[in-house]
Amino acid sequence: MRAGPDVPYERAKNAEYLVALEKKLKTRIEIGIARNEAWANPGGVTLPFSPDDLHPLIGRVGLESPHELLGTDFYIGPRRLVVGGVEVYSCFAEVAKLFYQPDGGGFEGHESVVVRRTFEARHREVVAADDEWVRDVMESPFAARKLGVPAAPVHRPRRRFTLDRERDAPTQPELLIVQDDAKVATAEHTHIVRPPLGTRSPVGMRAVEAVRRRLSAPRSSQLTSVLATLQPDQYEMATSDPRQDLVVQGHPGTGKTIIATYRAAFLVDPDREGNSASRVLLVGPTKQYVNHVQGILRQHDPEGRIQATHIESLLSNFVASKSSLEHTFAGRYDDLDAHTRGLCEIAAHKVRQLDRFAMHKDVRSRWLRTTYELLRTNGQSGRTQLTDNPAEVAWLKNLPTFELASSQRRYLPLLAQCALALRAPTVQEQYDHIVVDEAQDMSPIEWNILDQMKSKAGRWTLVGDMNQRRSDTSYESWEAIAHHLGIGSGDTQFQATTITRGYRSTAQILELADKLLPRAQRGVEVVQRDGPGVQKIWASNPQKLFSISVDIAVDFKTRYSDGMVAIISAEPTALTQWMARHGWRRDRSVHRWVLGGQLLNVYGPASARGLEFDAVVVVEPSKFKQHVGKAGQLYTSLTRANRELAIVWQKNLPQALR
Ligand SMILES: Nc1ncnc2c1ncn2[C@@H]1O[C@H](COP(=O)(O)OP(=O)(O)OP(=O)(O)O)[C@@H](O)[C@H]1O
Repeated sequence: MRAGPDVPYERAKNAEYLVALEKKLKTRIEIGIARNEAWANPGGVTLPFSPDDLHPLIGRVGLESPHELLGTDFYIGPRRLVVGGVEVYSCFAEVAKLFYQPDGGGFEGHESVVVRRTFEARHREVVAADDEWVRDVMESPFAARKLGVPAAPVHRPRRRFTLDRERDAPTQPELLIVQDDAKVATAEHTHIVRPPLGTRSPVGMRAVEAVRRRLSAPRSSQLTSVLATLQPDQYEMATSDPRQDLVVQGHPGTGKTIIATYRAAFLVDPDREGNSASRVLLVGPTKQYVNHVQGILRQHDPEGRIQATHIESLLSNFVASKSSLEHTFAGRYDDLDAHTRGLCEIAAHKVRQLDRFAMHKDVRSRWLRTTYELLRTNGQSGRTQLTDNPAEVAWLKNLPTFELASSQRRYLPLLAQCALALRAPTVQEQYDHIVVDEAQDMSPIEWNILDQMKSKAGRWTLVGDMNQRRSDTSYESWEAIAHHLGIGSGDTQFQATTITRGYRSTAQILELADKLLPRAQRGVEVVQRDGPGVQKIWASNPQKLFSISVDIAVDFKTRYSDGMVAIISAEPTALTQWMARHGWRRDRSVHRWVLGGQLLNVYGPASARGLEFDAVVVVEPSKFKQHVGKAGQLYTSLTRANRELAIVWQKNLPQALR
């Protein structure tokens, strides 16, 4: 049911909930949570609390018969509250499984659920509701609420209910309250449209129509909440046992970032069962990614327990480098090799012996330089050399001077490793859980650094796609990463969870991108089957390559005027220089270009990682770098599009895309 007679009631209930939630959160935040701004601050952002970020109610569950604690119905929201005698449970509490998982996810009593109502919200206001009926009943369990009748007699509970009864007991379990707006007649509640039973969801999905509506809505620069339409498998992963590591492999647009961000939100949720984590680090690939996920984090972390950062910022922070680094991620495997940590430790030990003063900010950079120089000169060789392993000696010999190394992205992990060897994070500075998105791109030395930032009992959540690897210096398989980090080294065997449902891109886009993959790895279950075909346009000469690309992007922008359009090129600088010559101007960032009220985004393949747009133009695909014969960069770029994709080529169209 959409925008049905119950919507005014639900809207009022939501407004009431938001007022109470703001009050509750303000009190919590005033109590305050200690923030650690010391050495191990990863250069990330914790977000200030704003009432505008409060998440509205998510949904509602109706039961066949009244339950001792749950009554005949209850709401799901971002936080637990009792509003006007009505229970709102946290979306991360055990009981929320009755909403998110058809089989109740092991929560006893799911067989008494008759209806799940999913809210659609706009600007914190409930604008529509979809009811999914599990079973036909004579009267909607939601009807009684508005009529103000006393609850039906309480049955002996048939279900186990695991909340802390004293703390969580509803304040007025017996009386159902008449709301101000409850003027809607009884008849309206009994006329809820019920879709024919047995024709509801594709296998394993819930609220399918609401998902499709969300996916066809315009994209924005930040991910928006999908809590109301979160799918059973996504919910299960995000809320899986925090004492276990989680590794998720999925093709582009299969919801990995959604799982990563909601996992972080779940870990710090004060209403979930067990102790909530007090410090969670969420590491993504780029600055744009951090901005991309902030919309969701802001709604779930008013206390600022999640630090969101990207790997370059995290490493730069250890090195105390503010300058922008030359060259992109590159380098020999040795620069990023995990064994380097040992050499850094020996060099740092020697430096500490030379200078026994307690380390403070002023000497930090001097020590870093000395440690690096000691490394570069192999302990100044002679008797004091750090290693006599010929391969390592040769590698150390080729390292550039400290000045040169400090200006290149390639040596940033090595310098950060030196800094950590000088001063490791203290227990207070470490994290209870580290969530890494685009984990396929982390190099061994970066894993070492992250590992040092995790507390001893801390756990990992890693999400990524091995097919989107963009460098040979990262590990080739999840097994290799797990081996490095010691995941699954105890009693439990390591196993990555694979997800296969594609949300972001249409079938037309995914079918084309799929051709870049080895046969065995092809095949995604697609939610959006109704997209337009992919355009492939040949530019007859090099001068026309950029003009055609920009013209198509402008046409896309006219059609997706509320959304976002991007051009992705392996040579973004050449493209933006062309645009500048043709009147386009930069707008606030290197990626945003404007002309006559039109706004286009321009990205290289590396900076587009993790982002999404309504429509994308990919320019000259043959120029996207390959590694070990795989087209990871091109594959990632083609799959940034939500609805439409155009490929413009002049020199050569890769065989797989023909
Ligand atoms: N349950 C859902 N309901 C509605 N939209 C969803 C759902 N799950 C994912 N999406 C949407 O699908 C899109 C892709 O999700 P996400 O960015 O998490 O994918 P990803 O696997 O991280 O992609 P990539 O690897 O390409 O970066 C996003 O717009 C996200 O909001």
